[in-house]
Amino acid sequence: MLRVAVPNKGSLSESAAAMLSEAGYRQRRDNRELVLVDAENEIEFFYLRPRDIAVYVGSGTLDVGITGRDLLLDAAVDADELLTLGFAGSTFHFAGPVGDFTEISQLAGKRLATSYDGLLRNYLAERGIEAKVVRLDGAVESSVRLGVADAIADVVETGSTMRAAGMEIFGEPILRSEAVLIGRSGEAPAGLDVLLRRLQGVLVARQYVMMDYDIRKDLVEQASALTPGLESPTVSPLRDSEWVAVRSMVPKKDTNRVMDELYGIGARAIVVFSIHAARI
Ligand SMILES: Nc1ncnc2c1ncn2[C@@H]1O[C@H](COP(=O)(O)OP(=O)(O)OP(=O)(O)O)[C@@H](O)[C@H]1O
Ligand SMILES: O=P(O)(O)OC[C@H]1O[C@H](OP(=O)(O)OP(=O)(O)O)[C@H](O)[C@@H]1O
Ligand SMILES: [Mg+2]
Repeated sequence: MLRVAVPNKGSLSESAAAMLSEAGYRQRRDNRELVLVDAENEIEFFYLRPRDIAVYVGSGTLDVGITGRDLLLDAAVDADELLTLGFAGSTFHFAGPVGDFTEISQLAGKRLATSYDGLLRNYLAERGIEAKVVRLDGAVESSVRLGVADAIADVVETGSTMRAAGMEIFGEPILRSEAVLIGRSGEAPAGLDVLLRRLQGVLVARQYVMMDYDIRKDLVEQASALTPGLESPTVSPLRDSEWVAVRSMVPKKDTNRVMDELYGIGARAIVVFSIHAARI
């Protein structure tokens, strides 16, 4: 049975469980459940702290897990990203009190608070910056005001927590993170291929729509350039032999632009459907 680690709390947990449900797996109903066996799909889910998931997967105790890229790198374990999952996007940034810092060279000799000390130490070492790292569990934005640090390195999504604390980001982003499926490189436990295909199917269903339209035969090449699909659009004959029907997958974010452009070159009866599930 494939053994999968799933975040039990925090920003990753709800979206991770939703994605697994959408992929056809049973998920726990009660937040206190620690383990759930989905016998029909030969898979077992272990609900763990997101920070610990890299440790379990890195040690080989569990086969794969869902966590954040930042947490994986912070743990510095023997595990790799197998698939990016498209949620819990965030950026890891340096920040300081408004007006105090403009570039990272100014951090030399300073006290830096963070929850990601492994990640931060590596970043500083690679750039030859010597600073004191203060490891905190959370609410890192308050550390400067409370006097335990001069600057921080923390997760920023909308930036509102940072602003509320009177801090501003400076320097290049340290890391762009999102939720990832992790596993041990070179190992392919039984059932992993199915899990990967199912999760990829969810990503496709979320990121694409199905578009149908009718177009004059002589314009098919021009229209296909706008809707190339994943492999190639389906072109079907219509009763009126001058016209054809075209069906193609289109990135969801481009839907309205593509419809406008198709209409502009003469396509009609343009209809868009959502995709419920897919295997690519
Ligand atoms: N506001 C946020 N927006 C998006 N992703 C976030 C946010 N906060 C944390 N993350 C991401 O979630 C993961 C951290 O998981 P963790 O469980 O520590 O989240 P958390 O929401 O901070 O939980 P906790 O309530 O325990 O602090 C990291 O990958 C991080 O990049
Ligand atoms: O840019 P924003 O949209 O404001 O989000 C970023 C904040 O969200 C997370 O905090 P969380 O609520 O998890 O609290 P924590 O600091 O105690 O982990 C993160 O650590 C930042 O503080
Ligand atoms: Mg947090």
